Amino acid sequence: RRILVLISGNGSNLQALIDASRANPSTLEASIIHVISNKKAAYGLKRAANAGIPSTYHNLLAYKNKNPNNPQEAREAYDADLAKLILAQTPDLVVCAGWMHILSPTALDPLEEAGVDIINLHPALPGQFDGANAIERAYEEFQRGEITKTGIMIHYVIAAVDKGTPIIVREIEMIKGESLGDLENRMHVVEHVEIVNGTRIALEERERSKQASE
Ligand SMILES: N[C@@H]1O[C@H](COP(=O)(O)O)[C@@H](O)[C@H]1O
Repeated sequence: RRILVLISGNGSNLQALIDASRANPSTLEASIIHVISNKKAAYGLKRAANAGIPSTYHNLLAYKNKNPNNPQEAREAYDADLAKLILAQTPDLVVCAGWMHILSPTALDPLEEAGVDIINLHPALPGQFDGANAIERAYEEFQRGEITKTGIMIHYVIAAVDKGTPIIVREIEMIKGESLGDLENRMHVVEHVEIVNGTRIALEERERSKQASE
């Protein structure tokens, strides 16, 4: 079972996957074969190096600089090459763990054609706070008394941002007087558990559907 992880930042969820796959007994029977980051300074790249996992920094700016008059075309070329980078590693599953770049059909279609599933971790409940800064937005709505809970989800990735079929949904009650930082830390603890469970379930679902189609 070969997993490729996409990251953009600290990489604490990547670390949870690495630790689970190397625990004895392992709680994730798979190996992280490669890490791709769209941010050069992502600490997650250091985590990959510390774990002896090869990684790639895939830089969007280089594409934009090559084609300054057409950013959309530059992004398409970036996504097309991202799909090639991923497929060159022949993963069974791609996991977006704090990956902050919207994947267009140009990136997703080749993966689907190759039968490679892709899942994402999002720090909100389905349909609640799609897109960026979901934790902050939930926190602000709680302060205004508009919501009482938020959550996290692991879902399959489709072109519509954070709209793919959920694999795991965990609700998190919000606490009066709690700081944003404390809420984030509470949510990260849940994320680190569920990113492993969601990855395992996606691998099992993939194997079941493969067996069913044979
Ligand atoms: N999309 C969000 O970005 C954060 C990434 O954290 P890390 O895995 O880089 O520590 C996580 O909270 C994830 O839900």
